[in-house]
Amino acid sequence: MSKILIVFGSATGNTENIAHLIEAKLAKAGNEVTVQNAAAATADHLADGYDAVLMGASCWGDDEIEMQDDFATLFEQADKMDLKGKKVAAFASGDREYVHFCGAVDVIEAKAKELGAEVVAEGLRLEGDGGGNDEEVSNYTASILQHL
Ligand SMILES: Cc1cc2nc3c(=O)[nH]c(=O)nc-3n(C[C@H](O)[C@H](O)[C@H](O)COP(=O)(O)O)c2cc1C
Repeated sequence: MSKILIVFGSATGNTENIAHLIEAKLAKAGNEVTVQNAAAATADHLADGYDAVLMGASCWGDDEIEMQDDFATLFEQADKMDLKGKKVAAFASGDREYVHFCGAVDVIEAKAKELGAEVVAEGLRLEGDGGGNDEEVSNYTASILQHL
C-alpha cells in the first residue's frame, strides 16, 4: 500500500473529474489516496509523507501555456513542496484545438525534473472530463504503480 497525493487545478470541473478517475483506480489497487484542490492547498512541504504526488491542471492561454489560476498560484511555489527525490506524474484536461494541448503536463514535468523529482509516468492528456478514456487512465495508473 502506498500513500499517493493527487493535486488538481480546475476551472469548470474537467480536471477535477480526471483527478477522481485516477483516484478511483489507485484506491481500487489498494493505495491510500488523498485528493486536494489546488485552491485549498498550500505548497509548504506538500509532498511530505507521500510516496508519489500526481499533479494536474487545465490551460487557458491561446498562444502561451497559462495554467489554471489556482494551480498556477500554488505551483509558483513548487520549490517549497519538497519534490526532490519524489515520484511525480502529471495529468491534464484540454482541448486539441489549442496549440499547447494539455500544456500543463509539460510545465509540471519540466519543473518536477528541475527540482529533482522522478517523473514516473508519461503525462496523461485527456479531452474534456476524461469520460470514455478508461483505458488511458488505467495505463497511466499502471505505469505509476510499477514504480511504487
Ligand atoms: C480561452 C481558452 C484557452 C484555452 N487554452 C487551452 C490550451 O492552451 N490548451 C488546451 O489543451 N486547452 C485549452 N483550453 C481548453 C480548456 O483547458 C478545457 O476546456 C479544459 O477541459 C478545462 O478544464 P477544467 O474544467 O479542469 O479547467 C482553453 C479554453 C479556453 C476557453
